[in-house]
Amino acid sequence: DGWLSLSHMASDTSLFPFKEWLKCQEKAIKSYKRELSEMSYSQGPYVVRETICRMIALTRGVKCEPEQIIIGAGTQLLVGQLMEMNSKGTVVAIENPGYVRFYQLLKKMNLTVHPVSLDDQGINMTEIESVKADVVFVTPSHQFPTGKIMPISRRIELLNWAAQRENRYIVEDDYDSEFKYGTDNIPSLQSLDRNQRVIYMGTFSKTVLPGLRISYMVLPPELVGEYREHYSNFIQYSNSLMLFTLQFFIESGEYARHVKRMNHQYDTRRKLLIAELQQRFREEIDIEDVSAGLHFLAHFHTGKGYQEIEESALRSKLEIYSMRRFMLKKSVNYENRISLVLGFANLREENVAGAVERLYDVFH
Ligand SMILES: Cc1ncc(COP(=O)(O)O)c(CN[C@H](CF)CCC(=O)O)c1O
Repeated sequence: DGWLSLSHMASDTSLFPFKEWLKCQEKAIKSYKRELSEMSYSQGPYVVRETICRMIALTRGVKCEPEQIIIGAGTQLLVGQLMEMNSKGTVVAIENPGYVRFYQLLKKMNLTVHPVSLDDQGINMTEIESVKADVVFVTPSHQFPTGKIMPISRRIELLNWAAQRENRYIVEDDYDSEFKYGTDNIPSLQSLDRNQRVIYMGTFSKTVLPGLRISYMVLPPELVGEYREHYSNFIQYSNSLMLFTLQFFIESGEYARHVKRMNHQYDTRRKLLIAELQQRFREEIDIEDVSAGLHFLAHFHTGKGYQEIEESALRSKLEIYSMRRFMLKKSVNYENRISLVLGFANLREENVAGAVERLYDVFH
C-alpha cells in the first residue's frame, strides 16, 4: 500500500472549495479585464492589498494601510527583497531551531547571520544582545518548529530592544497563526508595536493553497518610501488573476468559512493523532501539546539514532521530519531521545491508526 504522511508541509486539498474558487476566478476575469491587460503595480493591485489590510486588521490586529503592503510570490522572495534593502554587514538573528529555508537564504546574502537559541519564553534576549543583532526574525504566534507561543512579557522585551536603537527591526513571521484550537487567538506582535519596528510577514499557503504562492509583508510607514525607491523598476511576480480571485474569495466570506472548517477538521485530526500516539507509545513518548498550528513536537525515548529512524521510516513509506531538519547549527542531541515534528494536515482520519502503527514499527 501507499505512502502515509506525517509531514508538516503538505496540506490535504480534499477540503478546499474549488467550486467556489472557480466562481471567484470567473468574477475576477469579468471584473478586471483591463487590469489583466496591464502589469500590476509593483506592490500588487491596490484593491487586493486593501482586502488583505482589512482582513489582517480583523484576524491579527495588524494596523496598516494598503500602501504598507507588499505582495510577493512566496515569503522567501519577500525576505530577499527586504534584506536587500539593508546595508552590507547587517547582523541578523534567527531562531534555532528554526526555518532552515530562511537561514540558507540569509546566509547567501552579504549579511552576518546568527542562529539564536530559545528559552521557555521564546527567542533568547541575552543572545540577541551578545551577537549585536540589527534584525531579529521571530515566529511569535507559533514558534516554528517547536510550536511555543511567545508570551506577552517576551513580546514587550523584544519591542523594547528594537526601540532602543535606530535601524533595529523585528521580522514577525506570522506563519501558521490562523489555526488555534481551544485557546483564543493572540494578536500579532505588530499590533503592540508603537515605534514602527516590526515588519509583519503573512502567507496564504496554509489557509488557501501552497501552490498559489501568494504571500505578503507589511512594512512600517517609514520603510515604504525606501522600498519604492529600491524597487522602482520591479514588476510584481504574482499572477494578477490569482490575486483578484483571492480578493473575491476573501470578500465573499468563503475564505473565513474555509479557515473555520479547516480549524475544526484539523482539531479533530490532531486530537485523534495525539490519542493514538499516547495509547500506542505510552511512556516512550512525550508530546508537546500546544493547541495551535498544523504540527506538534514529539520526543521519543529510544536507543536508535536519527539516521536509523529516518531510513527506517523511508522503508516503511512513512513521511516524517525530525528535528535535524530545523537545527540551524550542529547541536548536541539528548542521548536516547529522538524528536520529530508531526504534521496532521495531510493525514486523513481513516489513516491515523495506520500511520501510528508504522511509526511504532519504525521505533521497534
Ligand atoms: C516558518 C515559515 N514561514 C513561512 C512559510 C511560508 O512560506 P510561503 O509558502 O513561501 O509563503 C513557511 C512554509 N513552510 C513550508 C511548508 F510548510 C516548508 C517548511 C519546511 O521547509 O520545513 C514556514 O515554514
